[in-house]
Amino acid sequence: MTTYKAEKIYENVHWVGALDPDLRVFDIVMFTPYGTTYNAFLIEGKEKVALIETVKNKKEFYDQMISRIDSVLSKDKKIDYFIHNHTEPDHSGGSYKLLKERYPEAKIIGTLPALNNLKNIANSNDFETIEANNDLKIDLGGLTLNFIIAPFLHWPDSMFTYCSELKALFTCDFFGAHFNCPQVFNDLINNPKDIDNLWEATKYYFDTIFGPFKKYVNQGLDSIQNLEIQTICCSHGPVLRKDIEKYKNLYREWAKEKNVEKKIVIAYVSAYGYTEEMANSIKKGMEKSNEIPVEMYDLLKEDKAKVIEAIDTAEGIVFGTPTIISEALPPIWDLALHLNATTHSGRYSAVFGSYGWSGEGPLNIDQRLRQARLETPIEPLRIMFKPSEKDLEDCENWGNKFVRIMKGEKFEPRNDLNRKRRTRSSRNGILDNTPKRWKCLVCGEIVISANVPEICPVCGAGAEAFMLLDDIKETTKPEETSFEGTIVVIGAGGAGIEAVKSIRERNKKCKVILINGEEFKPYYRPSLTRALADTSLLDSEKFYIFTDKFADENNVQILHNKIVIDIEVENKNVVIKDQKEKIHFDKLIIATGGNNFCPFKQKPEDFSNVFGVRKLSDVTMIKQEVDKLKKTKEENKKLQACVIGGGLLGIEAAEALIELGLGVDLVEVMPRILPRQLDQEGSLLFQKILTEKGIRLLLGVSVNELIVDGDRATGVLFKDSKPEKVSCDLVIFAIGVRAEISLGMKIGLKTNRGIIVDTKMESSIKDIYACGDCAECGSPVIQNWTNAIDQGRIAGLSSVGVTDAEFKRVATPYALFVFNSSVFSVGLIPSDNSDPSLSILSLNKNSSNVYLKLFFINDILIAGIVIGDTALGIQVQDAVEAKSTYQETIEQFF
Ligand SMILES: Cc1cc2nc3c(=O)[nH]c(=O)nc-3n(C[C@H](O)[C@H](O)[C@H](O)COP(=O)(O)O)c2cc1C
Repeated sequence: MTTYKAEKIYENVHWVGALDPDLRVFDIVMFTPYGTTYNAFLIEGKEKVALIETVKNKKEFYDQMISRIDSVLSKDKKIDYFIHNHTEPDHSGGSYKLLKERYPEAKIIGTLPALNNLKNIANSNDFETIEANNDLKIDLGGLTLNFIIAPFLHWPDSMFTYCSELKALFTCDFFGAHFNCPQVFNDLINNPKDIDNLWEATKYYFDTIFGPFKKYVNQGLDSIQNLEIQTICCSHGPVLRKDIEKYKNLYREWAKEKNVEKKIVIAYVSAYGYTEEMANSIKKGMEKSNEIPVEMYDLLKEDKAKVIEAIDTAEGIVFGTPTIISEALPPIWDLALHLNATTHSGRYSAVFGSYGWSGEGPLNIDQRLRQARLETPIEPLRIMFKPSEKDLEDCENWGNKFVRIMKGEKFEPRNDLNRKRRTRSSRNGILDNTPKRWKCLVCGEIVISANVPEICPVCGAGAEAFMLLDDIKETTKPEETSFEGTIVVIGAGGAGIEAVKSIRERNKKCKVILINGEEFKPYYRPSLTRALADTSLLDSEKFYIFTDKFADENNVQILHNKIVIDIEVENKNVVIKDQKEKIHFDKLIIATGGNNFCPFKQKPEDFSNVFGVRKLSDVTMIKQEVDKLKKTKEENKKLQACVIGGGLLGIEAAEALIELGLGVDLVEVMPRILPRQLDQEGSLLFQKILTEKGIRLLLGVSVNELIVDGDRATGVLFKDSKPEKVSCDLVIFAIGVRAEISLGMKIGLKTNRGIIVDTKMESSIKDIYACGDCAECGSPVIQNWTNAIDQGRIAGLSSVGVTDAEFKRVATPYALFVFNSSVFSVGLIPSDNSDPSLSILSLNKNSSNVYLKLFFINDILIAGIVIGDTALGIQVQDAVEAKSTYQETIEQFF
């Protein structure tokens, strides 16, 4: 057998990988004209030995690795740890064989997903594992290994390993390249052509491997920015001993997200010119109103890279393909496969093409567009052979419709998309075309459509997040009510806006005045934390819930940035700050919402870096503060935020801050996160997910006061000095909402924790209604977006004289999607198991990463938790509402 030699990187670190100079295609999709390497690294401490990565499980590479290990590791020594920064089989394929054949006692270190992957790659779990996290340290004797969780670089399982004594960073795919390099080190590549080729291979590798994960690339770069790095040991291509800053800068440059523009890109192919004729007419139709620019590309003439670049920045993407042998053509498939949910979801798309007899091409591409979570608002347009004059007119209309949809005009949903999904109204499997109201459990948006919406127009959640509310009977279009007076609505949040909408549903005659206390157009409050991470959302029409157009068309007067300071009950007037004229009302709806409860002795407004997350102004101020901090921070210092509140809002805020590149300490007064939504076990499971993302959890502690320096908070002190303090650059508090009831109290409305209302949302004074976070309709007070929408609707209907509208409490579901994980919880989760009538059913599907727990009191299902599968959550919601028995539930779920 040929023998191979290990290459020394440091006295005690050797490259023991394999060369694969002849590889020409990698992972099926990558071309590798320069071959590749599979890099593995042997680290010998005074006491322990670690191997970082192995090689592809092919005899020639495995033998190279063994031979190189044997050339350096003395016979009496064994490998104690196998470290896997990422488990794609080109790095881990040889691990199990090596472990079993030579080092059966070695422990495998990796992230939790990495360890799960390894079990499925080895088809065995008979090895010991250590789960890596950001706090884990492995001491090899004189050499310490630290771990940095770096998800999606390149798979969800990825991490980096850092040896501080050697200043060596082991990154697996990050900074790698498919480039065969017998010299092992990049500073030993001297031939200018080879140097050029290596840069080309590095860029290609970046585009192919990390192109879809740019957000994570930036996070990865942030996570290593404070490290002193002398050597980067990546797992393909040379070990990097020079140009390290250049690599980091290039990665930063390449990972810049491109701005999406309001434009349409049409890309097509056409054999006989028929699809091309369609394309020309579609373009003409799109350009009719001259509002959205259109770029058109014939893929046989244009450079593919140029078209991809255009597509990546376009809000509208339209493909044209003929059908050849029952399929769309490969250049169109190429582009369709380039689209992915991470980058392109929510963009508008459509497909057209000429065909001969079966026409599957456009239909197949249409399906692909939905797989990649793009919007496909109009049916594919297919024309048999050569388009006639009439057909070309249809093409123009089709193009024009697409533009109008992009501009926000509402059209009937596509009726060719009858998805077979079990819902309460179609349990027997029969689908009907009755319009229905669907509620998105993530943001509360109500969408009207015959079938389950594909994607939430507000928050982007998929079909699985929708719950069926009820059918709308078209035949019973409700009558207009006779009320003709003036209705004033105070507050333009979810409840206020829904009240206005429902007023206009039943009454077109009365005068409606909406008073908005904020300077911004009414917006979706649940999307605030998303807007913090991605401020481009603020430019999107989808973020705003009440357009000027709707106001004009429905004759609603909106007053922005006006604060109501008093209500004259006798005269029925509303008094506005700094405004002489009072506003008269006949009916008044108070929808003033709530404020974040502030847990500190000091007032947050006295400090420039302490914020709640309640209003859009909070988000813009937080973002400005973060930008300012980033500009002024010392080099190599990571900014740190302290988020108070381990509930839904706090966790979402923490995710947004992590995305902005900050470190986060998350403080929760209860001993576990999401205490209202999860049980002990569920909390532990989710806590693990958060800590893996680098969030430090401080549980069971309560904050006391801010540590201050002038007008800035520099940290937080805790009650009983447990812990003593946390230092930070930014403080966010998100620990619950206090109903804004000051106006109600001032005018003598009955109040408790909110303004007390009956099931018609009427307060203790006739003609004054309250709804949403400021209202209390039975106990306990419910304060969330979906409830605000429900109550706003009832308040609006009641105010115009609808008598049969009544608020009904439902087991409010909570859904949270953060860090690619979902949590769903419905009903009142018992805080402990002491109730003798309580029984619990649980299922922890390790294989599918689903955690399901169901709680029964006296044999009736009252609450449930699902982590990892929201679709299952909706079934749980159904079963709770149906008051399923223990036996019925077992039959349904197990
Ligand atoms: C080799 C070949 C295979 C074809 N296979 C199909 C097919 O399976 N189904 C179909 O509907 N049309 C099929 N067609 C017809 C084309 O889709 C049709 O001619 C179409 O008008 C071409 O549009 P174009 O001029 O834009 O390329 C086929 C045509 C060719 C040349």
